[in-house]
Order: sequence, then structure tokens, then C-alpha cells
Amino acid sequence: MAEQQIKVAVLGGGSFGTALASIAADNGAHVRQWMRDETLVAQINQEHRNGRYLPHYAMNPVVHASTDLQSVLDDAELVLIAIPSKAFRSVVQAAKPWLKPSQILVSTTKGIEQDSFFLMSQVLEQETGFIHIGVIAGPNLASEIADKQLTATVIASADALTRTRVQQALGCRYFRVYASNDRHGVELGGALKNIYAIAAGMAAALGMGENTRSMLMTRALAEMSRFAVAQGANPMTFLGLAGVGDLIVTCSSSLSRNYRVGHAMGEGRSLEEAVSALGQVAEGVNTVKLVCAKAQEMGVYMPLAEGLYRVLFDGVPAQDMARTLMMGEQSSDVEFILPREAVQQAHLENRGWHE
Ligand SMILES: NC(=O)C1=CN([C@@H]2O[C@H](COP(=O)(O)OP(=O)(O)OC[C@H]3O[C@@H](n4cnc5c(N)ncnc54)[C@H](O)[C@@H]3O)[C@@H](O)[C@H]2O)C=CC1
Ligand SMILES: O=C(CO)COP(=O)(O)O
Repeated sequence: MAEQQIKVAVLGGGSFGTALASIAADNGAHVRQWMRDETLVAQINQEHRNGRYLPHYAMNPVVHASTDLQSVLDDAELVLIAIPSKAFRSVVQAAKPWLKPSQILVSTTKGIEQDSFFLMSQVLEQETGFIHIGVIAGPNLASEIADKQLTATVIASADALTRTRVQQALGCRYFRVYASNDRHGVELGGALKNIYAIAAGMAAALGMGENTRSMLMTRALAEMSRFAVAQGANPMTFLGLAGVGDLIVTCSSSLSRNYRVGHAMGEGRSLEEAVSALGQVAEGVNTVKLVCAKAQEMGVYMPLAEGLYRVLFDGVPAQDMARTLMMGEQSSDVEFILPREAVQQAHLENRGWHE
């Protein structure tokens, strides 16, 4: 429980920002939530409900919504940023005049910036130069959090104050906050799993079974960790909530928007139709493009991501791609989920795995 009434600002009026604002308020914080839509602001302040993104859930009435960034940020100690990756930098730039080095800035966004390949915490670092920067990721379907289902997340930061303050502000009877100092790994886990959630939704719609989903998820974990380790992340992070945990939930639930995009395509819709029917962000569509290009550049083997890319953007039928992947050359090596050299190194060096 919060030791004192912490002042929390949430940037973003979507489902995750709304769920987090309510948790912080349930936990005793003073919460302001910024969004662009005046109608939604009025609805949240009068009816305590976000009718556009979480219509069936009551919000904590303490959450005060506003379209005025300055008033939301002015005295905030903790700023949670739940803005899709495409708009993240522009919102941070708009917020910059009212951000202070003493504030704790936390991204909750599971995506990658288009041109820079920056994760959102890197955007925060670049734009502000502050030190209290962190990310939240884990198996955190917004509507289940809004429903107060028992949930756990990870706050990742190299800065101990950031980890502690987020745990104090958000940790409560239905939301448990673990800590990690592998910010890059936790943030990559959140972004990468969206790719495989699209594939899992597609597989389900095509009538593929539980064996298939399990194979997909397990080999996805191998791919994700291979890529992340090549990027400097701790492989052990991928065995935690922000790795396999988030992969499980998004590859298994139709509450995941990425899963839903894949499912709609498996039912015969085009990518454009699937995305526009969703009306919310599905980060994986952009992430798969960026990750495939980066994997090629770095020489990282990612057959599932590349297969999904070809289905989404080159019009290869998903069934054909599944056949190609199944018939790929079989290695006689022992099956490894985490790159073995990285595991040995992590073990020897105990590279900061605190979850
Ligand atoms: N919804 C979920 O279950 C979870 C979402 N996330 C991540 O949180 C991030 C945000 O997701 P959601 O809240 O779910 O998205 P959403 O699609 O529900 O809402 C996005 C919000 O961002 C706003 N927005 C978009 N462009 C903007 C701009 N230029 N300026 C200001 N506001 C803008 C929209 O108006 C909307 O309020 C995503 O990266 C997602 O991966 C993470 C964990 C769980
Ligand atoms: O990240 C999420 C749950 O942890 C939400 O996933 P979607 O963005 O696919 O809905």
C-alpha cells in the first residue's frame, strides 16, 4: 500500500492508461489522467467510466481526467506514459516543458519506434536526459486489471528509486509489482511477444490445435530471447513475467488486440480490415516489420517472425507458410530455448535478474 499520497499522472486515455490510473487511485494515490478527447474527459469525470476503451468497468472516482497537459503534470511525482509507440515521442515532446528531473517517468508502451529502433524508455532518455526512467511490462490485459483480476507486472529500471516508487504506487491486493534491472530485456519482451500473438490468433482461426499453439509459443520464446540477447538483454528475463508470462497471455486470449488481428485475418479478412475493425492499437503489426529488418541486419535467425511478415505483407497464405516452416531442415542439436552461451554468461556474471 502507498505510504503517503503519491501524485500520479497518466498520459493516455486508452484501455491501459485507464486501468493503471484506477489501480493507482485504488491504492490511495492522487491521480490525474491526460487525454485528447474532451468528451471522454467529461465522461470519466462525471460517470467515472471510459466508454470508448473500457466501457464495462467502473473507474475509481478519484481519477481526474483532463486535456491540459500542464495541469496534469505540474506536481506529479510519477508519470506513467501509456501512448502507442507511433505517437509516443510527440507526446513526450509536448510534455517536456512541464517535466522535471525529480519526476519518475515510466513507459507502459509495448512497441518500437519506426526510424530509430528505439524502445520507449530510450525515447524518454533521449528527450529528457533524466535518470528516474523505467518501464512496466508483463501479462497485463487491461480489461482484466480493470476487473481487478489478480495480476502481476514488472517494473524495470536501473534506478532503485524508480523501482521502489512504482511498487509503492501500484502494488495492491490485486496487482503485484516485481522489480528488475534489465530494462531493455523487459521492454523488448513486451514488444516482441505481440508478433507471436498475431500468429497465434491466426493459427486458432485456421483451426490449428493446442499442440500447435504450444509449439508456436515455445519456439517464439526461443526466437525472442535470441533476438533480445543479441541486443544486450539478460536471457533470464525471458523466463519471467515480461517474457514467457506475457507471451502466454497474449497468445491465448482473445482479449489481446494483437491476437484478434491475427484471428480476423485467419477468418479471411485483409490486414487493413482487421486493423480498422479493431479500432485500438495492435503494436505487433509494426513491430514485426521493424524486428525482421533488424534481425536481418544483425544476422539473428527468426523464422516465425519472418514467416508472419510474409503472410502479413507479401500475401503468402498462412497455411502455406506453416507448411514451409514445418518442413524446414531439422537440426540434430539439442533443443535450446535460450542461447546457451548467454545462459552460461548470465549464470557466471549473475547479470541482475531480480524478478
Ligand atoms: N491494453 C492493454 O491490455 C495493454 C496495453 N499495453 C500497451 O500500452 C500502450 C497503449 O495501449 P492502450 O492503452 O491499450 O491503447 P489504446 O488503443 O486503448 O489507446 C491508445 C490511446 O492513446 C491515445 N493516442 C493515440 N495517439 C495519440 C497522440 N498522438 N496524442 C495523444 N494521445 C494519443 C488514443 O487517443 C488512446 O487514448 C500500447 O503500446 C500497448 O502495447 C501494455 C499492456 C497492456
Ligand atoms: O500487452 C498486453 C497484455 O499484456 C496487451 O496485449 P494487446 O496489445 O495485444 O492487447
